[in-house]
Amino acid sequence: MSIEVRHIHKQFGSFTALNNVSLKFPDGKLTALLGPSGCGKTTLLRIIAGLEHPDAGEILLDQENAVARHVRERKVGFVFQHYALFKHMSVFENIAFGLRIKPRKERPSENAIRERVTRLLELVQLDWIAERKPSALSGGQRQRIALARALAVEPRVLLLDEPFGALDAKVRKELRRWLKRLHEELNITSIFVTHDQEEALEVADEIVVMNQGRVEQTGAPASVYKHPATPFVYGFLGHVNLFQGRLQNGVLKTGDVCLETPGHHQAENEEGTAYVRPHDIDIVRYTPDAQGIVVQLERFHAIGPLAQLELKRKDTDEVIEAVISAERFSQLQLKPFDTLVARPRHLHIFTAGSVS
Ligand SMILES: Nc1ncnc2c1ncn2[C@@H]1O[C@H](COP(=O)(O)OP(=O)(O)OP(=O)(O)O)[C@@H](O)[C@H]1O
Repeated sequence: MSIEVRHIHKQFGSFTALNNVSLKFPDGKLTALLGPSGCGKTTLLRIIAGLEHPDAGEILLDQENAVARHVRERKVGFVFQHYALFKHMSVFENIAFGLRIKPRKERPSENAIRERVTRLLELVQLDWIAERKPSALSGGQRQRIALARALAVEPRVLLLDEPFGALDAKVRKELRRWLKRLHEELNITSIFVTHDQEEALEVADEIVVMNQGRVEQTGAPASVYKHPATPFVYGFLGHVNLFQGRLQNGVLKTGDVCLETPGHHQAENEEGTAYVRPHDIDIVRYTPDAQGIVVQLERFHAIGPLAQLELKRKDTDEVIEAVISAERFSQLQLKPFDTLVARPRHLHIFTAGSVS
């Protein structure tokens, strides 16, 4: 089912939680709503589910206005961060619950219920714990059961609100891969709320980046990561170094250094900031004629395939973070307080007057 929201506005007292939000969620895709805490992700999800009413705007489910439709009629499956499983029921009965409470006319037969629950338990790869109580499950297993329970009633849409937020990092990683595979198998239109950019980039087909009740950018993960439309998106999607200065004739003058800024030749003595990811900074040993930013190596962390370097600019005292390969790190034979030269590649410039 396709989902579209148009001009959604939601106010809590004087606080604007959603400000004119318009979005299309493609049919059969997994879309991540990504943004910092309090940006309105959950409120938007609850409005789509029908658990919350917008002050203004439309929700279209398969092009049909759903604002007046009750939660039950919207056929939405919901999975929350805190597994809301019934403690006194077995795993099997938890999954069967939504089917058993259907009105008699719509309720499947006992055999059909058994069959469907068994199939869902296989789907979430937990058929061997059907008779356990939720208290005897790990957090990750509980979330998989919560998902099976949401799927039992054959929803047209699946909404997941930070489903792995309460789990430890390792289980989180396993479960997001599992969710991606499961989604590829089911192809049910799904919206997934997270504040974890890595999670969104890895799992989603589409990303919606939100900030302060507004949509900052939408697109495929790779394209949003590669071409952030605003400084906020750039900063939110990973570590970033900022080089502030003045732009003129294709060059950004920052501190004592001039950095080439291809694509900004028209800029006429304008304030600008270059955004550069840590892995887009080359490091060379200092020589008096070396081009680049002269820095001092303050600290490093070199375990595994990458080495993280904390560098202090000699001209402005600002700190730069660089990430280089372990191979390059050992080639350079770095020691604390070495003087080096940092060379940013792939500068992304934002000026006060432009956001790209
Ligand atoms: N029922 C409510 N009454 C008053 N304020 C609310 C209510 N629900 C949400 N808010 C406020 O609206 C803002 C958006 O909340 P929302 O839960 O949508 O954010 P979020 O992006 O999902 O954040 P998080 O990642 O922390 O869950 C927050 O500042 C929150 O305090």
